[in-house]
Amino acid sequence: MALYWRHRLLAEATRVLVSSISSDLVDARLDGRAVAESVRAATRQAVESFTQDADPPALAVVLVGDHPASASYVRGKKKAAAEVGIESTVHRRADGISQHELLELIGTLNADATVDGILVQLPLPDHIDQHAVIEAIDPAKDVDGFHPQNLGRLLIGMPQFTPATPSGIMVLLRRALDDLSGKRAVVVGRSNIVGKPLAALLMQRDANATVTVCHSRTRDLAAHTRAADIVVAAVGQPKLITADMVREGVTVIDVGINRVDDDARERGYRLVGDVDYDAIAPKAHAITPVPGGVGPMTIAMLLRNTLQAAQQRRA
Ligand SMILES: Nc1nc(=O)c2c([nH]1)NC[C@@H]1CN(c3ccc(C(=O)N[C@@H](CCC(=O)O)C(=O)O)cc3)C=[N+]21
Repeated sequence: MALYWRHRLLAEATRVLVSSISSDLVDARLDGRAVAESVRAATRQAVESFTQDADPPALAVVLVGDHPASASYVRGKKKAAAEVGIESTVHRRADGISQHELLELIGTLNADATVDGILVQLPLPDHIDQHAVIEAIDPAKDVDGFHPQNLGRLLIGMPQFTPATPSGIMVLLRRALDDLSGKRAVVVGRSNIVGKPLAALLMQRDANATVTVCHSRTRDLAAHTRAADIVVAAVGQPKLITADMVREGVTVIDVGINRVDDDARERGYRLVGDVDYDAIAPKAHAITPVPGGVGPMTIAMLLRNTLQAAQQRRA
């Protein structure tokens, strides 16, 4: 008995010591910035060898109107593209652009042989039919992977372009867990750009998770999340996932990017996810922060898709 307690005390002392040296070793933080940096480094190298005998990959970004967050995301994409050697051009259009004019712009970019990838920043203004715009993009240039052909191919296990946020999440999950096979994954949110494609990726033969998709009409969300080995929250609701809703040892991916007013910050707001990070981290195996989690991965995977588009189109 005495030996047991001495052992426990020693283990506890070691834990405290280690945690005071490096919080990285003991806490569950899954650092999206660091993983994204390694994805970008690999992309940078691949772009470098691609440009030995070809022009740099070229991304066209279409930005309509003045949705508050959009301009800042687009700046982030442009900067990250430049850092890996991908050229990007932003086509900025006023909020009042007609659907016809926007479709014409897409047509021009489709026909432009110097454009490898086309990204139409979402959301679009209400008077524009988002589906019609996405369907107008040449699937071979659809680096977002939002075109029905690309989403359909993903669903049948023949992916062409995989949407950036879900593929970034898969990279993070594979860092956190050595095997996803048979794991119970609960995806909260059923959007076409995150929830649905992520569910497809998780149930693919190379991942083999057991997938449940929950949404606003789900009864007893907590009963689902409590049974899960992996919880992904992609809803857009601060603190939707609280500590009582997850089991010990859970892996949590927070896709939420919510702006909440904060006068103490220079820009007047701070970003919070859909997950109560501070309360869940102590019981989690791994958990992504916001900011610094899924967001940087999204950008890194988009750059990878753009290189892929250039490689395939110019082969
Ligand atoms: N056609 C299209 N494709 C998209 O991929 C797309 C889109 N439309 N519309 C909006 C969403 C959102 N999105 C983000 C990308 C990076 C961060 C990101 O890097 N966030 C940083 C923080 C950035 C900050 O501080 O503002 C982080 O989480 O650490 C966030 C959000 C891409 N989206």
